[in-house]
Amino acid sequence: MSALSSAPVIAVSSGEPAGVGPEICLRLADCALAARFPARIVVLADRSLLAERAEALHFPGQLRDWQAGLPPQAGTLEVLHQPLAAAATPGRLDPANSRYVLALLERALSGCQSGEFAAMVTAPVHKGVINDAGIPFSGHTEYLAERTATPRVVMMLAGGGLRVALVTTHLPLRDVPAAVTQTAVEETLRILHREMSAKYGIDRPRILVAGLNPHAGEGGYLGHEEIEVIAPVLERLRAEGMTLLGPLPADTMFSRPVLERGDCVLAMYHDQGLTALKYASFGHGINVTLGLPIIRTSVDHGTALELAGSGRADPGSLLVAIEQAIEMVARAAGSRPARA
Ligand SMILES: NC(=O)C1=CN([C@@H]2O[C@H](COP(=O)(O)OP(=O)(O)OC[C@H]3O[C@@H](n4cnc5c(N)ncnc54)[C@H](O)[C@@H]3O)[C@@H](O)[C@H]2O)C=CC1
Ligand SMILES: NCC(=O)COP(=O)(O)O
Repeated sequence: MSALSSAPVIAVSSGEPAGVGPEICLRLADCALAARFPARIVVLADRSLLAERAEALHFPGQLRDWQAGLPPQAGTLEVLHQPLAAAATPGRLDPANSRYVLALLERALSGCQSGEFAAMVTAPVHKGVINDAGIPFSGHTEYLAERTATPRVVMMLAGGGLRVALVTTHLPLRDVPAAVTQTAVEETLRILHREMSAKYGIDRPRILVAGLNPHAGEGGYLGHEEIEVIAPVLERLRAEGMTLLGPLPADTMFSRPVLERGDCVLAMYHDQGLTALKYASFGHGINVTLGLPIIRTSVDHGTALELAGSGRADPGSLLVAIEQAIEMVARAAGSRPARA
């Protein structure tokens, strides 16, 4: 019996069916890639969608319906079938399939909650088309927080030697200042501090905290959030023993000499942090949701509709997201992942 039969099971949701998600998932059937994982991988998708895309792109692997009891087979992708609502065309979004996209997440989540899966890894979804279907949706991060009744979670992207967490996530820019409250900054820092230890084994993380305004407010001449909101929280948490640098000017924070002083960065909003992160690591970075009761990692890229169906989408970020989920599972279980 293969050592993989008893390995943790990682559920991979294949995401938006018109995007690159299904075809990067198909790449997981490749023996050489699969050998990287000391885990069993099950892809959640419509099996006909995967079969059609595999045939069109001449992918060599086999597909098989997922059965936990069956030993894994080289070159075979295990698929947990969820039916599409409408036929999917690469590059062409259809709101009719938005419920399908959410059903993939629901199945992965319920499997993680029941212990069937050790972690979930998500391929990209298209936020806009889910809203077009009349379902308010701003991202996996917010969706999983709500579905697990977790009052606050933290989005963090990691790659290229950087880890960048965010106080606010998918908000219009005009709503950001009001959302950067003392409570938001403090709760985010507490989760980040705890999870750097739990997920990365860094017990006393040094956290670089950005200001909100240019030059971190320039002493109050370019904004007051640093003085009134961020600095008081940092003082309180430093008194508890946390190592926090800031509030730092966000532009120079992403320079080598400053980054060397920290283990991770806390940015105040999405593009403040993720622009630098994606410049450093796009295609092999990952996204992780900190503070959830389950382990969830994700690719660092979106649906790339213009590439869908071309076979040119790079599966690199998905592979790293799976590897890191496996490492987090092992760390949570108190062991290092063993190579199968
Ligand atoms: N984890 C998720 O579910 C994410 C979803 N999105 C969603 O994706 C949609 C499109 O977002 P965009 O900002 O256009 O970002 P995008 O990541 O889809 O595309 C940005 C650029 O990167 C390229 N690209 C993306 N993935 C690639 C891959 N695997 N291999 C090679 N090239 C790749 C695209 O062709 C494009 O030029 C939006 O609805 C957005 O919300 C965006 C980021 C993450
Ligand atoms: N920029 C990250 C992103 O859009 C993915 O967010 P989420 O779907 O993981 O919440």
